[in-house]
Amino acid sequence: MDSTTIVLALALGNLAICAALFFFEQPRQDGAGGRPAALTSWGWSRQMQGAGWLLLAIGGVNVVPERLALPVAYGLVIAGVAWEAGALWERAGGRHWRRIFRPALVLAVCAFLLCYWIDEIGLRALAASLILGAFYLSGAAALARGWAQASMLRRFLALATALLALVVGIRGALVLLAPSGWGWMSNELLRQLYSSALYLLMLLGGFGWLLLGREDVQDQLARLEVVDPLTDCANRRGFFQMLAPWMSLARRPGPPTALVLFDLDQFKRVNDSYGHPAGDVVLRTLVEVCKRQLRDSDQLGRLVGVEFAILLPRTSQEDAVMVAERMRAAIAATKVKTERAMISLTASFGVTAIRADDSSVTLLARADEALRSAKAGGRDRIELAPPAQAILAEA
Ligand SMILES: Nc1nc2c(ncn2[C@@H]2O[C@H](COP(=O)(O)OP(=O)(O)OP(=O)(O)O)[C@@H](O)[C@H]2O)c(=O)[nH]1
Repeated sequence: MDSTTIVLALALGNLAICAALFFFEQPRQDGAGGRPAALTSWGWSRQMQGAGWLLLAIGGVNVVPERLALPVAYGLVIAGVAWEAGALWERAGGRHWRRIFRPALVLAVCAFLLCYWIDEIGLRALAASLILGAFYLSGAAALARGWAQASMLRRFLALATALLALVVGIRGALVLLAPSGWGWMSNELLRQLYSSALYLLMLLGGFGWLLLGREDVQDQLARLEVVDPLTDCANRRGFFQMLAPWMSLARRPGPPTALVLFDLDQFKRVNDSYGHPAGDVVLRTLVEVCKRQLRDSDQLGRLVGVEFAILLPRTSQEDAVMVAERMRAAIAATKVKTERAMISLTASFGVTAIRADDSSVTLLARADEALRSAKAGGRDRIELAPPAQAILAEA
């Protein structure tokens, strides 16, 4: 492929991605969905690159005077690549990327124009390659952020982008250091490598972004299977998953594991008096209060409605009562500020320890029975499940 064809392919490729992006994640007519900010920045970056490459291609076939087309086109391509790297940082959680990328972009475009003005061939090529290479490398660094937890896809994209960015950057240095080539590495081969690297970066960036988006959605769905979105603690399924190994461990000799069930008292009144959104605020706040009373090893889960369970590893029933008392007092002392009122609530607790012959059904039933008797006994209190001997005696 000659250079005009590659530049045209870069222009059309970027513009095709822009066209697809125009419809991608647009809010639907029913108002559902919404376009993430990073995607909007990324869309802009692709439009700038598409326009830049198109201008270069047109300049190359003498439609627009080359002296005008070239600096403007390179300026657009540099801005587009910088914005693409910024969008990757935004996606990686760097919310203040504009503060760094805006001045860096202005500096880069000025440096390029200065080099172009001094030397239209050598220095211009050096500046363009180094600047583009540096911005692509920055994008690779954004992809590599949180490497240890990153998926294989993100690691691959980070490495491939970094490698191609180096090819782009090195080309500029070699053009200046060895203008007539370097051994078998002729100038023409180097230029082909440079153009191919830019072409691959366009494809990798486009497909990579879309695949990463898909990966994010899959992660969110997997998380929603086990986490309650309102309170950010385990949901019923998540809690039972955490409980399973402790049930097996209870069949072996060793320290006991306790289970505390608690239910907020008269919560219906909060919803009825102040509305469901206020109820949600109260619920979220009280869960935060409870979390603060627990150790890192304790596990909190929302079983249903306003009923929660806490798994306390290596804790006896008596110690679990102390934890429950701490939480009861903390909940009762909390006043939650909502739009219409300060709301305070209480909670009732049922406490038990996992027994060797327990199944999750018998365990939960016993704790639930204790919780019901706390409710029946006047609420805002803790009840202990009867010991195993008492149950046998009753039978
Ligand atoms: N705001 C809000 N309310 C919820 C949520 N989940 C359940 N509820 C409400 O919580 C209330 C729970 O009511 P119950 O547990 O039956 O009874 P209660 O009013 O708490 O009274 P007692 O449990 O007998 O003390 C119901 O009105 C549910 O609609 C939620 O996610 N947000």
